[in-house]
Amino acid sequence: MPLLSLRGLSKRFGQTLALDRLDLDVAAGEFLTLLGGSGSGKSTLLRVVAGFEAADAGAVLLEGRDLSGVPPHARPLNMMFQSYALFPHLNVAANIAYGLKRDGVPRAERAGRVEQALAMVGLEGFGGRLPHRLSGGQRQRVALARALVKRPRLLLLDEPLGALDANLRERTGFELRALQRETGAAFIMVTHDQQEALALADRVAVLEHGRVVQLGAPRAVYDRPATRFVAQFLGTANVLEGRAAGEGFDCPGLAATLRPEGALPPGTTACALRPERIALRPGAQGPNSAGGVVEEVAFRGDDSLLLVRAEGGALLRVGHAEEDGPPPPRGSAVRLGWEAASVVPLAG
Ligand SMILES: Nc1ncnc2c1ncn2[C@@H]1O[C@H](COP(=O)(O)OP(=O)(O)OP(=O)(O)O)[C@@H](O)[C@H]1O
Repeated sequence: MPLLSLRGLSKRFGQTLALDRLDLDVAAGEFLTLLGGSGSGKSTLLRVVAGFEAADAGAVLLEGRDLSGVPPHARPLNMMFQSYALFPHLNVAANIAYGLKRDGVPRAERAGRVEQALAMVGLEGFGGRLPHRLSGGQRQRVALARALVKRPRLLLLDEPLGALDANLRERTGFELRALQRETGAAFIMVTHDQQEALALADRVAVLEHGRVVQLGAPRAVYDRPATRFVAQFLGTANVLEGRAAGEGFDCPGLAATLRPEGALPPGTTACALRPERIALRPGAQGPNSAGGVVEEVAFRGDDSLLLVRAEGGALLRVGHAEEDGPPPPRGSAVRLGWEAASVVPLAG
């Protein structure tokens, strides 16, 4: 049985349908990231699971038990907010102990668990500090300790790394992952950062208009996006419009034929092709090759992004790795090629 099952969840705010008959299962001990554009329903999903919002329809089941009517503090889960929401007048230890105290955990046990939680997030000795005397990263850890001290089976994290700078963000992300493994709790984390979503998760759920449009292991979702939206949202793939023709896919914008590895689903109207899967191949002919002119070259550190105007008029993003030598200059005519396995038919 999954730890958490969401069944047909709907939530409306006036004219806005924030969740639209959403289904999702989360396994015990799993790290799931929720990714989606602004307003796709990510925060609402967490708030409904935590009990801060009631769904209009559908069910939230934790180990098969329906949580409707169970108040937030009585749910065996915890939520960590982006703002951290530490009590400014309470020191770190008191902030962490707050929930335990409310639950009637005896003082002596509280102290031990607070120490343990502080050690877990690497803040031994910080119990007596007030929140305003901590750095942003330290405050973030206190919030995490406070969320973990009740040993929830499920932790909901809404943009927990949002306030950190890039370096600290990466390090804290890895620490979060390690903590999740250590505690064995399932984590559901909302993030705007697609790299972070891919890097940390066992599975990624992509939300669009209040529904899960794709769910899977990070590599699977990245390599085989199901829809136009997922293809462009995760890693900005080229989405090529056209139509199925025999074994191939005619793409007027490229003036070329794409040929995927397997059979092309009938009625396919678009295929995705990742920039880093397209290579300069002088002399390439036939299906899975195209010609064009380089319009822009943008250096990105570990590679360059080329914008190539294909013969059919489409603008193609092409990744050019540093180890392949200097990129062709603006204005050069190029031939491009790619493997059949890199052509991904899209369902919508
Ligand atoms: N309390 C509310 N009252 C009215 N509308 C709301 C409320 N909460 C959310 N919404 C609307 O519901 C939709 C989903 O909001 P939600 O906050 O879940 O999206 P999100 O994916 O978390 O977005 P973001 O990434 O911008 O935080 C949005 O259109 C939002 O404006």
